[in-house]
Amino acid sequence: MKIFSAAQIREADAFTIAHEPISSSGLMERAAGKCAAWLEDHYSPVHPVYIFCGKGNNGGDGLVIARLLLDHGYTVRTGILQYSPKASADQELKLQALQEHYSSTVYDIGDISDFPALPANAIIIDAIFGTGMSRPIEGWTAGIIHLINDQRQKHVIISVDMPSGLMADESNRHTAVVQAHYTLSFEFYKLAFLLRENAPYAGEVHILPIGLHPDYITQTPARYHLSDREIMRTIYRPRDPFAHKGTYGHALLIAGSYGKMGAAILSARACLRAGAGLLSCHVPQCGYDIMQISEPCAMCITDEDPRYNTHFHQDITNTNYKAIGIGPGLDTQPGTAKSFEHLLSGWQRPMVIDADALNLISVYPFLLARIPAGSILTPHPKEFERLFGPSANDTARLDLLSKQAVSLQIYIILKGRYTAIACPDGAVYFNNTGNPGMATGGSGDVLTGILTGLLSQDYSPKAAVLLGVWLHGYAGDLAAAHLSQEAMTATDIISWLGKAFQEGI
Ligand SMILES: NC(=O)C1=CN([C@@H]2O[C@H](COP(=O)(O)OP(=O)(O)OC[C@H]3O[C@@H](n4cnc5c(N)ncnc54)[C@H](O)[C@@H]3O)[C@@H](O)[C@H]2O)[C@@H](O)CC1
Ligand SMILES: [K+]
Repeated sequence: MKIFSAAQIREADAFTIAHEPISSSGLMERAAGKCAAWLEDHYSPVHPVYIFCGKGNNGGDGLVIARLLLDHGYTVRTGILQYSPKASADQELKLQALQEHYSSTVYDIGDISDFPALPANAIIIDAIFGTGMSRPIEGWTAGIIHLINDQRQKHVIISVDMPSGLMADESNRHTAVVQAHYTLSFEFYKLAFLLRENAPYAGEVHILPIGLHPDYITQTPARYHLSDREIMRTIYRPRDPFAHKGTYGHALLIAGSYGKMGAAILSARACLRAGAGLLSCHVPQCGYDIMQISEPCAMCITDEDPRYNTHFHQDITNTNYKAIGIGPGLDTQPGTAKSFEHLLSGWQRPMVIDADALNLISVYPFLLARIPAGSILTPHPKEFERLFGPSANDTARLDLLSKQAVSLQIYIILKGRYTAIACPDGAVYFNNTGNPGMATGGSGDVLTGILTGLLSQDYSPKAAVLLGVWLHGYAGDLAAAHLSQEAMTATDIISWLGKAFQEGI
């Protein structure tokens, strides 16, 4: 799914109005109608509804919602924030329509003293500002936003399209922003919902389709995308009935050290479960028995070093490897750094670089330029900062992420609630599967294994990244559903990977 900017959403509205038999007023009826239907599905008329409307089209939506709910027997009070004498044409039209039958339910708000006393089971609808937000909310209007937020413990707050005060395309810098429990947003995810800094505002986001013109959506390029099942279906390739184990590639994982062999095992298992044809694991001598006993499906190569991987570059004389994954539990010994440097000068194909391999690159930044094009880096925010420096906020970090992916011609997976995947062509995909139960040791090692396994099957790096991150999160969601977010471990993500292939695509 494409994520459009506020300016593009305005264009999509205009395009739809120009190419379909629908007016802007009609489109507003449709959008607000979707919100009213959602509200009716979730709340019965025993809940009095308090709607706060602005003077633009977001306010217009609120006025239509008020009329529709009143038509259906709800008790509604609609306050119009008079922060400006001017209203948009559609807002005026919808106000007239509401006043025609329900004028006694509408009142003006010109100061914080006009904020109503809310009965116990009231619901608050925030229709003050939407995607037209262009500057911080000030004065008593900001005061009303704060008063709405003060109700958060007692009343459900539902924002229409955007939490008022939040800018659609960036991290929040302002203080007066509605903190909604739910946001009912039209047609598209907004970038703002996907940024960690904006977590307190949108609550649970529900995207309501309002029939914006499909031609605009397909023809208009977007920089940001949300990964979805549709994308996965175009990527996933069922296995060839005539396949043999050589068909799906020979993967090499360079992982583990004394005390961190678990990371190597997790990666190896995930790599095999992601479908690699053959897997060799390069481990220190101390890891030989552990690997052979824990994962009989993997082959094992032991390093000259008893505790660390320091001679793995020699492995790549076997050029039959389809993919290399390096990093889980690797440690950052000087010998490991040297061997990594040699590996990078001898290996030209995309590889997966994670954990301590990323830490080595941050200690020896000259290695960055040697990463083969198309490789996949999987930093969490701290590792990202060590690699590429700090950022002032989430939007700046996103720009830096994309810039680095383009200049190094690699894929960078910045892990988080909505993991961001930056591609060498400048596109950024946000992943929507996964849950906080995956914030546990070993989750990242599992991802590295999955990505290496997919690369070894000849998925392109872009396909491997999108599919791998999606499946990893999906398997985590299945694990959490069966075991709870607390009790699930990284091992469970691997256990549910099979079901994720079956149900997640
Ligand atoms: N255009 C369309 O056809 C549709 C628009 N829809 C609604 O229209 C909304 C966008 O409407 P608008 O573009 O009118 O904008 P908004 O209703 O979000 O904002 C109203 C106006 O307030 C002013 N403003 C911005 N920031 C302010 C601030 N901090 N303090 C005071 N004034 C401020 C701006 O001039 C802006 O145009 C969407 O979010 C959505 O809710 C929906 O009805 C769907 C259809
Ligand atoms: K709003």
